[in-house]
Amino acid sequence: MRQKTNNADSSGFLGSISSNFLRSISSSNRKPTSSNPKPPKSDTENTPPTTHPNIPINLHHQSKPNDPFSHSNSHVKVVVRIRPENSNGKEGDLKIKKVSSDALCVGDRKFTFDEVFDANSNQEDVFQSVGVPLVRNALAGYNTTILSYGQSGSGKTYTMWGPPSAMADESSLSSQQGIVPRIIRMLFSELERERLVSDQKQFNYQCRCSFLEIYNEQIGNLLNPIQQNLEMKDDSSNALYIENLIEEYITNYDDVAQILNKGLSRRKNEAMNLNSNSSRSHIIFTFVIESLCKGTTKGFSTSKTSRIILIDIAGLDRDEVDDGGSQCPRESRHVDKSLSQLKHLVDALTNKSQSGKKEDIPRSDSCLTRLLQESLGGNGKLSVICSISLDNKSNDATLQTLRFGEQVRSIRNEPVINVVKETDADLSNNIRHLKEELIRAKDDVHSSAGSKDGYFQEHNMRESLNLMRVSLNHSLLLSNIDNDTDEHVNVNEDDIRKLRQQIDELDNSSEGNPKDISVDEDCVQFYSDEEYCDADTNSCDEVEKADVYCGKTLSNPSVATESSFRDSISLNSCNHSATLAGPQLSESPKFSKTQRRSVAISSSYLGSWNNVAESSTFSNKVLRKSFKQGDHVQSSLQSSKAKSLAASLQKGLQIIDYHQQNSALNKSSTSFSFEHLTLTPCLDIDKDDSYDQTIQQKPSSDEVTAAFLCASCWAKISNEDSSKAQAGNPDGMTDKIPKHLENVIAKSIMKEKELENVCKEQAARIEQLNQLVLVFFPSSFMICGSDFTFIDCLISRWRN
Ligand SMILES: Nc1ncnc2c1ncn2[C@@H]1O[C@H](COP(=O)(O)OP(=O)(O)OP(=O)(O)O)[C@@H](O)[C@H]1O
Repeated sequence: MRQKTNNADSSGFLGSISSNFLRSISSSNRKPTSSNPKPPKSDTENTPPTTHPNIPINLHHQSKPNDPFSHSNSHVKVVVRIRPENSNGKEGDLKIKKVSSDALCVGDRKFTFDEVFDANSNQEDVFQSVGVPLVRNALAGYNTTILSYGQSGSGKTYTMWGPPSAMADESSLSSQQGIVPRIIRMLFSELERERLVSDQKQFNYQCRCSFLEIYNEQIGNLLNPIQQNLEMKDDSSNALYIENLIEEYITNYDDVAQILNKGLSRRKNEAMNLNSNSSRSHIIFTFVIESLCKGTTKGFSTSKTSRIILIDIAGLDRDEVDDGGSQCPRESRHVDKSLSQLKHLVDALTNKSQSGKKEDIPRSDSCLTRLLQESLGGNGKLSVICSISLDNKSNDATLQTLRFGEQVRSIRNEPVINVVKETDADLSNNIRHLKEELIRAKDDVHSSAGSKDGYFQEHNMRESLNLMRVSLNHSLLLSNIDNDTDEHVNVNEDDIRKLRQQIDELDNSSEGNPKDISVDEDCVQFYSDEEYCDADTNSCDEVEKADVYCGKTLSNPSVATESSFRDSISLNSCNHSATLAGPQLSESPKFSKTQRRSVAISSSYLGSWNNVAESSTFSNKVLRKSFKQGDHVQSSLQSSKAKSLAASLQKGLQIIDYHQQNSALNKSSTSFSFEHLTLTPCLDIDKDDSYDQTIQQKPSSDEVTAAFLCASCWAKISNEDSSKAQAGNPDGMTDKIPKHLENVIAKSIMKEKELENVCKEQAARIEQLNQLVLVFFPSSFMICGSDFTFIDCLISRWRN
């Protein structure tokens, strides 16, 4: 889930933040609030932790060997906690018995989970089982979620937060304290430890949180009561966000304890049959950690972001809902509805899991379900704590809770939604290649801006972009060839969209301020030098940075206002050294609508690749843009080297496109064929028999004849024609032949002229580019030798 807002925050943050990505970075200990204008378009989260968490976890926190989360492909963990008996001592009819560490029996029926906590268990036990792996996964870059599920009065709230008095107990860990405060404590302690060990200049982090309530399907901010009826929306890439939700920056456990207390005290509670203080709303506490890691290359830093989502659902007395009729409170019906939809979601996911098919996930209008579907994404880890009570009245509810838990657990090893759809191998490879090239190119742009080795990097960048473009065009051609049949190539819509977006962004960067360029897997962002110099001239050099963000774009200029923190995180290019390793590129489970839309978009993208004319649409677009940008080139002469470089690059790409387009045309028409230039196999028209033969064959097409004639031949033929015509011709063809040839040759000459014009244009463009290259990178020519220019290199590469 993401949050976004359209309001700029008045606290000095020029931009705001999304819940996924920190857009303002500050060295101050406490930032009151911030809101976020727009979430990143992509719903892609961190890339997967492939080896180990970047932040080592204390040994005593290591997970148990049988912990499902220790298997990288396991996304779901389900534990059950049995609440101690009520003070009235009444037991339910059903005999519930824990039979092993991970199983319990209800009557004859055995339920197996990842762990079962009986009535003697304490808060620390649950924390060790659920909380510690969550912290580990969060620090490893996963988005983690805990869902506290169960009947009213079963102990959900107790397990999650503990009694308010325990929360306020800041001095030490109260035995009653719930798992949320324990998690927060551990998180801060691990982050702090890492920061101290690794030196503040190498690593820093920032945390923020939000606390919202869903009551009667309406979302309110528990930390700011003014914020009611917030809207949960899908952005253009179907990522969920809460519009206008304000987040709080936190730096230590005490901050969070205060926030939790404030939020919990505002939660809607009411006395119900099963619980004298029953929660009437779902509450969701979201904790976002962002780590920043200094790398080795000046100008770069990396950042990884993880979200921890802690959900405590509202109390529901199922008997009340079933029997209550008009007496049933409105909120109970809402709660029932949202839980039913949640169950449907799990049903659908379970069916998919069992059948192996990609079943459409039912569309839900329940906030809770929509939120959870995000948490079930491929880079998410979900823990469900099922609370059951031995209370007399809740036997059915107990069974229902256990069945739910079991069902959720059955999808534990399945990627919830197959993220990458079937992809044409070549196309997919090319796209991957393009991404790599794009990232490399952007890295090079950045490095070249302030590096003495700019010359090599510029060259690399040009090469990368060239390769990228060639590769893209190759993909287009491939798709074209493959689509001779009506077969649809299934590609990952996101890949294509992002790729195009990134190339567009790159294009844009040549026109102006080259910031906010995002790259899918390791997103590079460019800040203008001026931006940082304005804020702090002393550290300008150091903070002339490109933050490498995983999958998202930072865009808050307020970063520049906090120099000390900036110093600590600046200038690093450490694609692979993020503090929070990234989980896999993934997508949260999408509803059927999304799936359908995804197919539609795929086909629409590919549809445009189905013939040569359309396949060049993209190239044309870029070309047009390139020309447009070319107009800016003169005016950008005074601009930064990076800008000039980008403009120059565009020109190079433009030439390549131009060649490629001509090449495509060659295949279908002789009009603009370069082969004309090399066509010299004139017929031996000195010989009469050849001439006769030509006449006798009566070529049906002017073009055929014209194709074998050059201007000098035509002169000869003309002379002979005229002499033959004067001598008379017995077979009556005398008049016809010269006329025929005249037409053909006239056409041929026209074509030659057209061709000449094309060549001139091309020569002019090549010249233009060479001049540009000379202006910007005089040393570049050294690469190819004095007679072999950069564009020659590009063209020869393309031809090869
Ligand atoms: N494991 C436990 N040990 C001791 N007391 C518990 C335990 N679990 C729950 N309780 C007590 O049981 C009562 C109900 O618990 P709690 O409010 O957490 O239930 P709930 O599932 O959140 O209910 P609702 O959904 O109606 O809000 C509380 O007084 C709580 O302190």
